[in-house]
Amino acid sequence: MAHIVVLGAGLGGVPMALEARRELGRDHKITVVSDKDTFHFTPSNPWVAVNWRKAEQIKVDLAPMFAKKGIEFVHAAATEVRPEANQIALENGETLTYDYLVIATGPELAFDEIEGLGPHGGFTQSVCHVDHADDASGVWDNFVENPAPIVVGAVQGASCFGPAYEFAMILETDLRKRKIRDQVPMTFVTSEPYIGHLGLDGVGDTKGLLESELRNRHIKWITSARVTKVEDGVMHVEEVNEDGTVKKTHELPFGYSMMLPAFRGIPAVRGVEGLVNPRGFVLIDEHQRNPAHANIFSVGVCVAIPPMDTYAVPVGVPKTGFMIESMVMAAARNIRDELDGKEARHVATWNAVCLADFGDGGVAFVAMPQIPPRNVNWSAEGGWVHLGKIAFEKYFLGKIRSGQAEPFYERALFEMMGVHKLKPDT
Ligand SMILES: Cc1cc2nc3c(=O)[nH]c(=O)nc-3n(C[C@H](O)[C@H](O)[C@H](O)COP(=O)(O)OP(=O)(O)OC[C@H]3O[C@@H](n4cnc5c(N)ncnc54)[C@H](O)[C@@H]3O)c2cc1C
Repeated sequence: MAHIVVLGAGLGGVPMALEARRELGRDHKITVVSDKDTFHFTPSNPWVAVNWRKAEQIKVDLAPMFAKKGIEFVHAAATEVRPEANQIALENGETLTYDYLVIATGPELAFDEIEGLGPHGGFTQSVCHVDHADDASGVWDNFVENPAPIVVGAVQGASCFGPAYEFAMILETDLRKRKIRDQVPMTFVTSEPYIGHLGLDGVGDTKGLLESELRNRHIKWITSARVTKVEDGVMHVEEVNEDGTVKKTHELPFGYSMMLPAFRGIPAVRGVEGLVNPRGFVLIDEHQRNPAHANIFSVGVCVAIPPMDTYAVPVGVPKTGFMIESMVMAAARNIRDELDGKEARHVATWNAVCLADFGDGGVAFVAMPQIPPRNVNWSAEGGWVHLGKIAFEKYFLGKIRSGQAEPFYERALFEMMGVHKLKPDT
């Protein structure tokens, strides 16, 4: 009996454990290790930050759900991954030994790379974690009593731009509903070379759609922006030319700010020889497997993907939910094949399929493959996107609560769309 350990219980780790259980049956032991005892649906964090959701509504208790599926759950942070010994050291002093390890820890948020950035000791809010969003909701309650300028966006090296746009539009919608929008100048600050780039060199006409959305909502923007420091109520920004010289400096006053940070790998894997790149992202081959340690797989935001291009201000590539689902499917099937004595052959299709909610509308896009030129390069907007995102939230949380791996109709749809490029079993 092999022991498969999944490290992390987010959008990658939980489906990974459930999918592995389905692929492997009850013949093998599966353990999930997470520093949190709940799953939370990250895409809903912006709604929590404006009190459209309570944090508890988007959380799922992991231990009882995993118990029903015969999956062991260890609630402890990993402090060190030791590939040579096939072991993980835990914060509680224990050590876990694995035959296969799937790293699904998401990112560490690199707020400390910019002075004054972030919610702990800094001056900006965060929606990256449900606990941050929960804290931000109290700050928002105070802010709407004392309206002032808002600065929202994503800093240099960030890779997750969709949520920055979503949050800007959601704040704007909330202010309009409260009839205080006229008292709040808003600026969108982003490291992207142009609005709608999204780390993907745009998808369909995201440039046009998002520029028009920002213009319609009277949100000014600064692109190719490098945040140099944040002080209490002032953001210092350099607008950078293509050749790297500074075009203009800005001192932006704010009463409320949320800036997406750059990501890096978590400390438990950073610096482990052969396992990670210099920023601590896990190196993988086309089968989601680490080239140096063949029994380690990785899925989700913690995997290393090179940036699309070199820009004067660094811009990363996003790793979105559909892409993560496809990584999970490939990893689960490859582990099963290896346990059956076959070669790993399943490959994730790195497509971006996204619903970006704007509170009362939104933009949807499909990029297949993620890196251009593409076979499908489509974007559209409308009120249906907001409703679609609410429906998806309910569907996904229901799936996790009942411990369901990907149901047959979702799998059939994804295979039809080419989201899972799964080779037939031989
Ligand atoms: C605000 C926001 C909104 C987003 N919205 C969308 C969207 O609408 N659509 C979309 O497709 N994508 C979206 N994304 C992108 C992506 O889908 C999410 O970031 C997703 O949560 C990534 O899943 P993950 O499993 O890789 O990481 P996470 O969800 O971050 O999960 C990582 C897990 O590892 C655990 N962990 C971390 N360190 C340790 C440790 N040392 N020991 C044990 N456990 C550990 C964490 O507690 C967590 O359980 C969004 C991202 C953000 C930040």
